[in-house]
Amino acid sequence: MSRVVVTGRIPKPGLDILRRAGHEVDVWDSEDQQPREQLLEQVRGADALLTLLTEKVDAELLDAAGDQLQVVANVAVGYNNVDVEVCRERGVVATNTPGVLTEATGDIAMGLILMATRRLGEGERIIRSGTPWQWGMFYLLGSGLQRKTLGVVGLGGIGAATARRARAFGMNVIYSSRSQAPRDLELELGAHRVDLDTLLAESDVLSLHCPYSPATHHLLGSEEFAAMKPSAYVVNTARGPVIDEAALVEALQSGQIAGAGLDVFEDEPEVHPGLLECENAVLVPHLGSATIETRTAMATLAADNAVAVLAGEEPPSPIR
Ligand SMILES: NC(=O)C1=CN([C@@H]2O[C@H](COP(=O)(O)OP(=O)(O)OC[C@H]3O[C@@H](n4cnc5c(N)ncnc54)[C@H](O)[C@@H]3O)[C@@H](O)[C@H]2O)C=CC1
Ligand SMILES: O=C(O)C(=O)COP(=O)(O)O
Repeated sequence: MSRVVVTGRIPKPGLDILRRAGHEVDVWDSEDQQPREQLLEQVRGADALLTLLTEKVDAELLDAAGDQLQVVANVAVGYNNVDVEVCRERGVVATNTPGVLTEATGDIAMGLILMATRRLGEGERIIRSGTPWQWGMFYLLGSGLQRKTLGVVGLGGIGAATARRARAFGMNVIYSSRSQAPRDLELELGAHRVDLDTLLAESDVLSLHCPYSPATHHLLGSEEFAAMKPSAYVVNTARGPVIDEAALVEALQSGQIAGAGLDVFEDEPEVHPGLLECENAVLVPHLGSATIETRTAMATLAADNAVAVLAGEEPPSPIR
């Protein structure tokens, strides 16, 4: 029997997998993040950790767990919270949950595109505030999507899922990415790869789907916003710090770009106060993977990863 520590509340089917495999499961059973000091206590003696993306998995946490630790199973596809190098040095296998949240996050990206371009958040706020309104020929006009260009940064799983949705709304797709997408995918989407400068200049909607890393820190800042069309929108369902949030506020306030839709924030859960003032920003609280089905699939995949490593087997989704 191994000791598995789960650092936050996860759907029960994930816990069932761990228990059925005969492991002792210790869950911090709360939606609130556990204080760090307490977490360092909780992980002591763990053979496996199931970690949420709000947990920093670093040398300190691995030290607190001890030498018997075999696996860190992150319950998220993004693993910028995990120091993968430190795990590797210590022979701890690190895993994530790719694939299972692709469609749910693509839905949220498309939702943000529609909300931002059609001013749905503004409309909602007007009705809820009791402000008088009536239908008008020029009232709350937005921007249509047909024949417009979606620029995808990072045409991986979620980028492709978003592009498929955008195609169904009549958009053309271009992308920039670290690597060339498979030819089949390019053909399916009618998409071709361009450099970031071209993507900035040509996109009517720019949607971020790259991982967060030193290479993508502040990928979009004042220079990039200045290079975009004033009629363009930016959508971020990747990670907050891919955008320089202060520069985004300036670009939204000065009319350098038309609007933004954000699911993630630079200093989450803090939101730049300037953004709250921007009527042309749609702000939602990191809901990309927030469906019952997806969160359950993330929990079960993370549990499968942990159970496999503890059994001496290859896990379904190691971080390579
Ligand atoms: N808002 C939310 O709730 C969610 C956010 N995410 C975020 O979305 C990201 C993408 O997820 P997936 O599509 O599943 O990953 P993926 O690995 O399938 O795709 C990532 C793509 O980004 C490209 N890329 C890597 N480095 C790049 C760089 N420096 N510049 C441009 N492109 C680069 C890769 O070539 C790949 O095509 C995750 O890393 C995570 O941070 C993921 C799930 C939910
Ligand atoms: O898997 C990821 O990268 C996520 O962002 C997970 O999304 P969540 O915070 O669980 O909605």
